Amino acid sequence: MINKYNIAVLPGDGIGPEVIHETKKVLDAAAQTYVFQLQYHEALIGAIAIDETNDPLPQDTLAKCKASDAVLFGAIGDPKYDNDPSAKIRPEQGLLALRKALGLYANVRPVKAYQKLIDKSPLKESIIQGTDMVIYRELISGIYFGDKSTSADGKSAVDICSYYQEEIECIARLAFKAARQRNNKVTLIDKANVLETSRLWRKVVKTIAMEFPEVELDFIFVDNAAMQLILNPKQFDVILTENMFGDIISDEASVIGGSIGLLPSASVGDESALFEPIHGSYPQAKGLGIANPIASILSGAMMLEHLGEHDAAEAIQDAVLHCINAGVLTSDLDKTSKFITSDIGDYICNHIKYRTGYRYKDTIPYNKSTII
Ligand SMILES: NC(=O)C1=CN([C@@H]2O[C@H](COP(=O)(O)OP(=O)(O)OC[C@H]3O[C@@H](n4cnc5c(N)ncnc54)[C@H](O)[C@@H]3O)[C@@H](O)[C@H]2O)C=CC1
Ligand SMILES: CC(C)CC(=O)C(=O)O
Ligand SMILES: [Mg+2]
Repeated sequence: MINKYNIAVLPGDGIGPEVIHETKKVLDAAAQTYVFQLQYHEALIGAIAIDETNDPLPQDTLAKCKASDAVLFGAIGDPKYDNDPSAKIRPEQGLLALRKALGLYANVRPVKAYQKLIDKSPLKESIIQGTDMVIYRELISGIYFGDKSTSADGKSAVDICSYYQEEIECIARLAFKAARQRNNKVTLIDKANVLETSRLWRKVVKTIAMEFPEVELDFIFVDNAAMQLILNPKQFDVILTENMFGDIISDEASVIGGSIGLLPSASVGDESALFEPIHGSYPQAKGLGIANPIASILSGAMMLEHLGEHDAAEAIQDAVLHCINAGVLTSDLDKTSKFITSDIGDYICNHIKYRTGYRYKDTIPYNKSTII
């Protein structure tokens, strides 16, 4: 019997639809080749949802996500909101509300340096070579979700950061389990010299660590961590951190790989999972064909891993590696590149099919010269 999966697809704003288009192409190539079915259910989120429904997370979207086996998410955000601090309804609220509603408490962000791209990073080869870490970022609590307000005279504003023990325990266990499959090291990034919430994180994480005696636990303040990430990224294996610190340090960590357009993520909860590139809607690039779709495509591979389609997930990762090694790159990684967003998707699709001998009728033109 053929496995069938219902996938809610939320392209969103800016480059979201473009990178999702390439990701669906690649997922379809993987599904054809490895013989399973993906049924897509598209829905609105973000600025486009506000335009059409006045709601950044319409009920229909949430219902489709809840009814799906997994959610594929592009990006949200639009300059008309970024440039208007007084807007009460904002695209980002859609993504935050969706993460909360689906209980996606852990955002898993793998970071590595590709050998072929070593010279694309502004960091020295000796510093980044061999970097391989994964960031476990708490995703549905902390300052992004605390009470917020602005005073009547508009001269002061408040954002509350709060954490409950249980929220820390859930993600800490996932991080320690991941470390056991990797190099047995968890680093908690916090600001425990200043923040009460960070002191709670330290206390709770130390307790959870006792369940994993084989895993080494160390602590680092976030300001020092920001420096260590680019001074000596190889020291990190699994990074565990709260919501806002994780958001910030993962964009910083993307410099190691050469572009934020390479970094995928999985946002997981006990009942649902959503797969999203770590980048935003990059509105300046919308429609220009310069967006790197690899972060989204690798998020698609993480989705297949989650669904249990391990061979297909591995085939996508392998095809991405070949694409990078062949120098088929968007302009974020090669200023002289003539390749556009869809060339990357085509190359990866072709590689998936070529490597397994085209057992199925091609839907994408096959150009052998692009295959190595
Ligand atoms: N998960 C999401 O949907 C997120 C949404 N946002 C929203 O996105 C909008 C733009 O935010 P920014 O701070 O400019 O962040 P951004 O991640 O959209 O772009 C920052 C820079 O990263 C590079 N970049 C991002 N994605 C790329 C890709 N696929 N290929 C090549 N280069 C890429 C570009 O140089 C770009 O100028 C805002 O409205 C923001 O709120 C920001 C972060 C996450
Ligand atoms: C709500 C988003 C804009 C937060 C973000 O930047 C992210 O999740 O990476
Ligand atoms: Mg971010």
